[in-house]
Amino acid sequence: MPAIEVRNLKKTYGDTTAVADISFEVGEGEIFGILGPNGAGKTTTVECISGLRSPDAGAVRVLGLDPGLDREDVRQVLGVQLQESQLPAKIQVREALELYASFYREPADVGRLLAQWELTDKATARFGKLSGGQKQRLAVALAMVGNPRVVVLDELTTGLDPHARRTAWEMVEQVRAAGVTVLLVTHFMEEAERLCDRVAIIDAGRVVAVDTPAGLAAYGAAAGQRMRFRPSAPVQDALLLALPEVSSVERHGAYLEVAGNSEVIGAVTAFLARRQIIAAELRVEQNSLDDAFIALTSHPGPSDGPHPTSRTASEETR
Ligand SMILES: Nc1ncnc2c1ncn2[C@@H]1O[C@H](COP(=O)(O)OP(=O)(O)OP(=O)(O)O)[C@@H](O)[C@H]1O
Repeated sequence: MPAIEVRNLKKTYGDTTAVADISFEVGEGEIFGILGPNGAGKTTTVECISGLRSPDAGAVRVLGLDPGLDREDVRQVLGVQLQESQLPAKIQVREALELYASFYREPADVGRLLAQWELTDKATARFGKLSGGQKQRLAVALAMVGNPRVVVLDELTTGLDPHARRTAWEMVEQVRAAGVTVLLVTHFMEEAERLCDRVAIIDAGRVVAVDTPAGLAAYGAAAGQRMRFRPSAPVQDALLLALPEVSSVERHGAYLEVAGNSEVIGAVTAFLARRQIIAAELRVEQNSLDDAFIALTSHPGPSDGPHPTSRTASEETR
């Protein structure tokens, strides 16, 4: 049984379609990422999974339970990271944990949670006085207080400095090590690449790709590559642009930046070699999840036709 199952989910707010048609499955023990531009429908999707919103159409299951119908049972197995604004500034760290523990049949031990999330020293500190990193540690501790089997972490690291972000990543790994399935909503490619077993890229209320980070990066590589170099002799842009592999040429002082398809590097270096031009300080940009994200989510205006249908990115690169 999947930990989370989302089937043809749809949710509108008045005239706004937040979720047009979203389907994906998360296996038990996975760290599954949801990545997408602002307004893509990520939060609405996780709110439907958490039972905070009811879908207009489609089905959601958490460990086989319907968050709309089996509300209480879902609450017992699903931990949801609270948004910061949902805690009063004056509540103390231990108080917050004890309060939330009281909502569960088999809560975790508050003392152990404080120690695990390095909050023992802050047990009597007020929420409003915590640093961003401490607030996030408390948010995760609160999500874990009911000993959940699945946790939803929505933009856990937004607003954190790079050090606190790394600590947060370690927390996510600790959560998974405890056998808990993690659904992670993020804006950061690096985070998805580092943590997630699989990632769904969501755009305009639809899933545009589901794959491993490596599979998505391979899609990015196939979608295009970029090279930057300083030519040893003048090269005309028009000649480079005439190569079928080249899509754009930009000049940055003495440097040329050439982008194109997955064959562009070979095509441009062969072109230069034929003219005995050396590509000095050649740098080939490493393709990453970023490229896949841009390729999959940057789309022309609404008049230019429908969105690509859901696909497995690595299938497209085969
Ligand atoms: N309560 C609401 N009432 C009306 N419109 C809403 C509501 N919540 C979200 N929307 C709209 O639905 C769309 C999807 O929003 P959602 O918050 O799910 O996206 P998101 O991918 O989480 O975005 P972000 O990354 O900016 O948080 C947006 O156009 C948003 O403005």
